[in-house]
Amino acid sequence: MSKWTLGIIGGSGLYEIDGLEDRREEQVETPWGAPSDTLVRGRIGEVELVFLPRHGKGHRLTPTEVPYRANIAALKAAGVTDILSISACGSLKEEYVPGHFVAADQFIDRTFARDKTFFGAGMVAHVSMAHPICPRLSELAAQAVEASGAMLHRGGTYIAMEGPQFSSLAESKLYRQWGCDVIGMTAMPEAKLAREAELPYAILCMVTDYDCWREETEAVSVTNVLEIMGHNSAIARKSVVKLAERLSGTERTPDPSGTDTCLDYALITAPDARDPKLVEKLRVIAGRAL
Ligand SMILES: CSC[C@H]1O[C@H](OP(=O)(O)O)[C@H](O)[C@@H]1O
Ligand SMILES: Nc1ncnc2[nH]cnc12
Repeated sequence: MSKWTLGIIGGSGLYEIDGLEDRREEQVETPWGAPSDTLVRGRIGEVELVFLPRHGKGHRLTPTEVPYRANIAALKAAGVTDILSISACGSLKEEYVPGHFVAADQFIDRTFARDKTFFGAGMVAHVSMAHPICPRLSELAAQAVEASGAMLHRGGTYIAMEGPQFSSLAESKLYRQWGCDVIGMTAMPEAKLAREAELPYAILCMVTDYDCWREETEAVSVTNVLEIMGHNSAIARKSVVKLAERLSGTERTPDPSGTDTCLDYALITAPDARDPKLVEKLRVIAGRAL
């Protein structure tokens, strides 16, 4: 029977998870360097969990400095089958109130100072990002949040900005005109790299503020983000436990949207034009398809 191994990437305010049996820490290294921190592993029922705080313990790394490739490669090497990201986000919509959760299903990537692919010269891949979120995992996560007592919105577009500064008023208004729903600094290139590593990815956005577009509200600051996060992170931790309990004892069938095997349609470099060194490096994340 195929088991679930959930990778949980915790964002701002979420530096640990609850309820782990057989808890252990693993310091790992990948061909793309060290991940943000040691991996924390354990079990809830029959589900294995691997937790990684995105900014490191104590929130040491800026959104630009997060080693996204090492993080995804470390989770893949740890045997993770699916990744749930939990992120603090600003709201770009009146009805997405601070304290609510959004299971976003689309992204606009406005980041520009990050390594966005595992591939490169000597092994080129083009994965589809038309549907960046795994509907199965997203729905399971959404139900877990609802069961934890929080308001959850299904679907929404997350715009990823470079940061670390928050947006200007003109930018915030522009993103609203573009139809974006929430704003954050980290889901890209994380979701792209998860796709390249054939890992189904879903995100729970914890709405912490109204960014700066809403005249009635004070513009976002770390102080108001952390204030809301105090409450939200308890809900997020409860949701992870509920998700794992729900999956425990169930078989993990292949991801219905095909992410488990997406590299079958993505590798373009002819076998005799491949760089053997890069191919070797890629084994960790793409070994199945190489
Ligand atoms: C502390 S506010 C800005 C910070 O919070 C979000 O982090 P994460 O996505 O890791 O939860 C946002 O993306 C920024 O990095
Ligand atoms: N308003 C905002 N902009 C970008 N990232 C955020 N994370 C939390 N709130 C945010």
